[in-house]
Amino acid sequence: MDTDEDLLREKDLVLIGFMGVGKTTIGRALANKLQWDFIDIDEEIEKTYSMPTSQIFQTIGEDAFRAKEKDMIKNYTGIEKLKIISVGGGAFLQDETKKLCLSECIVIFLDISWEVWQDRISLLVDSRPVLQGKTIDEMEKLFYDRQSTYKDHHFRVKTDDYSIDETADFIVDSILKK
Ligand SMILES: Nc1ncnc2c1ncn2[C@@H]1O[C@H](COP(=O)(O)OP(=O)(O)OP(=O)(O)O)[C@@H](O)[C@H]1O
Ligand SMILES: O=C(O)C1=C[C@@H](O)[C@@H](O)[C@H](O)C1
Ligand SMILES: [Mg+2]
Repeated sequence: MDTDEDLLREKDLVLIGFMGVGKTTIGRALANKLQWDFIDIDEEIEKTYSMPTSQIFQTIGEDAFRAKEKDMIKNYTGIEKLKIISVGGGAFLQDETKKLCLSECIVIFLDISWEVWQDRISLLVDSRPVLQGKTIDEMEKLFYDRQSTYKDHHFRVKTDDYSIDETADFIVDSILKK
């Protein structure tokens, strides 16, 4: 098990990337390996409103969700204990959030190809409001349009050929210890 002393990088880690790339699942695995705290911003917002994201979008709307997302990220990056923060797939659409994370944290872009992502659609569509009602072509357009949102980061990790555990191990060994 890695102790904090073994790790050369001592800032919160922020995971970014398209919805379904694995920010939540890989983030949780990473936090377990490091024995760091794990915060999933979508889950924190869901707890605040006591409803799933799709319902939040329906009842208070996307703008209010985005405002809460921005505040939540600002609050969590201010806390001292080292942690992994998984942000929502749209969090970096907000410039203020992007700048804050890039200056205060280590930002890791989890990068998945469209080809591999397509196989996960059935896992995602019910719980991701921005996918609901979209055709496959519209999802593909959103996927490629969103790539520019993730272009500012400290490290990019390609996930296509790796399991959740392998990706988490790679981040510990190749990024945190370098
Ligand atoms: N190799 C893999 N790496 C990561 N996730 C994988 C992998 N293979 C399958 N999955 C599955 O893909 C899904 C990834 O979803 P997850 O909720 O972690 O994505 P996310 O990036 O947090 O999405 P969102 O931005 O919507 O919160 C999970 O159901 C996970 O089990
Ligand atoms: O990419 C997006 O816009 C989103 C991704 C999810 O993580 C959630 O934050 C929400 O479903 C919106
Ligand atoms: Mg997530």
